[in-house]
Amino acid sequence: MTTERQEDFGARLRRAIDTRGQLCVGIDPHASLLADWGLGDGVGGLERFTMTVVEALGEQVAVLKPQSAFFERFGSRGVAVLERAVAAARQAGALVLMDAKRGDIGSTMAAYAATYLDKDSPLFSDALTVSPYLGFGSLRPALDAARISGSGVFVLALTSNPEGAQVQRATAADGRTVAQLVLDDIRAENAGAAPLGSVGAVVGATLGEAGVDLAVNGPLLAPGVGAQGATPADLPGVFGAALGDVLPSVSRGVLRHGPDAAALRAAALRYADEVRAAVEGA
Ligand SMILES: O=C(O)c1cc(=O)[nH]c(=O)n1[C@@H]1O[C@H](COP(=O)(O)O)[C@@H](O)[C@H]1O
Repeated sequence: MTTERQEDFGARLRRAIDTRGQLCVGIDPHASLLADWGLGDGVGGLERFTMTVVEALGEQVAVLKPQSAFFERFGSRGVAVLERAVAAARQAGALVLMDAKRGDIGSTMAAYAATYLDKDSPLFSDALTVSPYLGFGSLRPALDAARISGSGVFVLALTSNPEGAQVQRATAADGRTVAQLVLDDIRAENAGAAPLGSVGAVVGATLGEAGVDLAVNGPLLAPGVGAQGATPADLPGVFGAALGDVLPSVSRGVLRHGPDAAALRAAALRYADEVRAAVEGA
């Protein structure tokens, strides 16, 4: 085991985007996708599905984002598949963003941080999605752990689902929206970081127009492309000047092309090309 601290997540992500393109593919083994792939709805099917995606895309895309719930649903054996997927994806050179959307009071948050952001944990990932809706300060243990291990944290700001606006567009006591408060806290965490901070924001590609200041000096994860209806061509309208820091994320839009590895790679390549065209044309 090496004791050397890895380079900061923001720097590693910037390099991955420069060499592999601006795309994250989500690994969401829905029961319906397992069936479509001709696999059983059990741990064997889960493992086959997951490893097919990792082997097809681990050397191609910048980031792979496993959604933890689809693994937890199978109990400890599903989590064991998740552990193997994280290791295999990192081995292939992809950055792993664990999508678990953790958020709890600070002392419990420390346990989540130890699970995903401590380099000696079996589920250690390059970054983790977290929810700030117990207060941004409750995330401190995760922010500190990420800083120590050189990993990243993506904080939900404006989510892709229509229900999110009820909370995230609400106006706080000082007149800012709740989402803007979160984004401002993220900016403060990333102050002085170069080439890119390691604290990201999650901002849905489905929003049409963000209506907030997205200059947080960190990556902007943009889920909602594909199955939720957004396209790469929508990205300039949502992200404007922050477009270069956006990491569009597609799960079902790519996964539905499996189980053929070449078809999965071609689908991811098409999305990456469309994203590049949208960014360069903006
Ligand atoms: O944090 C996320 O990844 C996320 C945030 C958000 O605002 N919306 C959103 O859809 N996601 C996740 O992104 C993935 C979207 O999947 P597809 O709709 O199949 O591309 C799912 O795993 C969601 O849980």
